[in-house]
Amino acid sequence: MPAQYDEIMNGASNGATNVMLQNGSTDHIVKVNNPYLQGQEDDFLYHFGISKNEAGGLKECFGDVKFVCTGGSPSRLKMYAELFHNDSGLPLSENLSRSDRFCMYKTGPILWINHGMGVPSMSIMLVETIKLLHYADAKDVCFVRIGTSGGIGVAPGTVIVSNGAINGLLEQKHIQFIKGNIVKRDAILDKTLCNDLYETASQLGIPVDRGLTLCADDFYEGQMRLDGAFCEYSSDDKFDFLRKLHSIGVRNFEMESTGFASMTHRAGVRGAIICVALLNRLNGDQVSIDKSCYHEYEMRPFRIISAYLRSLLTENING
Ligand SMILES: O=P(O)(O)O[C@H]1O[C@H](CO)[C@@H](O)[C@H]1O
Ligand SMILES: O=c1cc[nH]c(=O)[nH]1
Repeated sequence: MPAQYDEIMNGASNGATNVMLQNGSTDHIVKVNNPYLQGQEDDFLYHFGISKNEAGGLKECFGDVKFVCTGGSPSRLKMYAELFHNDSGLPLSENLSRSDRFCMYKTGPILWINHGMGVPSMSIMLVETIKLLHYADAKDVCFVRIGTSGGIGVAPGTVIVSNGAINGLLEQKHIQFIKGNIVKRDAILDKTLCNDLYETASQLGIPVDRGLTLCADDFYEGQMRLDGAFCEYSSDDKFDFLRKLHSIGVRNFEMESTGFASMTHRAGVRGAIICVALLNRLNGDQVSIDKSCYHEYEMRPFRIISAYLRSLLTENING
């Protein structure tokens, strides 16, 4: 058994990692819907370098997982895992991913995994994490994307709790191309989890707002920036579009939300997205904030999820 898995399992026996984050839900498995998986002896989760028949057993290593916290950057997610380890006192694993595509850290029942930029990258991570947790027999798992975004009509530094995710056609759907066809899937987030995270942010005094999130396929033209390599629309077109988005309740742009909302929904797990706005797109396009301000902003979604998770841990320990 590789040392890191051994360590996780030994960690699990110290009591702390056995704390359950039940979060009020019933005994829900992480669902897959693929009859071909049943006939497969083994399954190699290529982008993590982890096998279904892993020595040490996925159930022993990951069966206790209750939360998956995710965001794009590997170094940011590593930092979050380390900070949560300090905040909570839960043991911190080594990087459990054996591939350089994604990192994966475990603090008791919480996984910290990066997803890269955009839905295509994130969907690979989600598919393999969903299969991992399904094979591990994990129950009642929540997924939370904690990230950054471009705000629309909100002050920089505001954390937006998404109350829906829309694609570039302004539909609450994730669009896939399968078998030469367009397939649209409902993009559905968990209302209770979103409300809980909103309340936690308010209690912490972190500037917070709720709104729809537009999932763009790119950072520049898809978000109507005027500073890309290509721009075949006018400044007026940009502001008309941003004002239209604001009027229908959209408060930020990012690049993963519809895929995240539809895939977590299909897996039968609860999903929420909280992203800090790095800028107000009504005031500009360049993300040119200084390093310390960027750090302060990227810490806000983490402070919310950390406080929320610690409140659940305390509830479960005390009652
Ligand atoms: O939330 P994070 O990972 O920062 O991701 C956001 O930032 C990236 C673009 O800079 C996109 O992937 C967008 O969704
Ligand atoms: O403007 C922004 C900032 C972060 N992420 C985005 O996708 N857009």
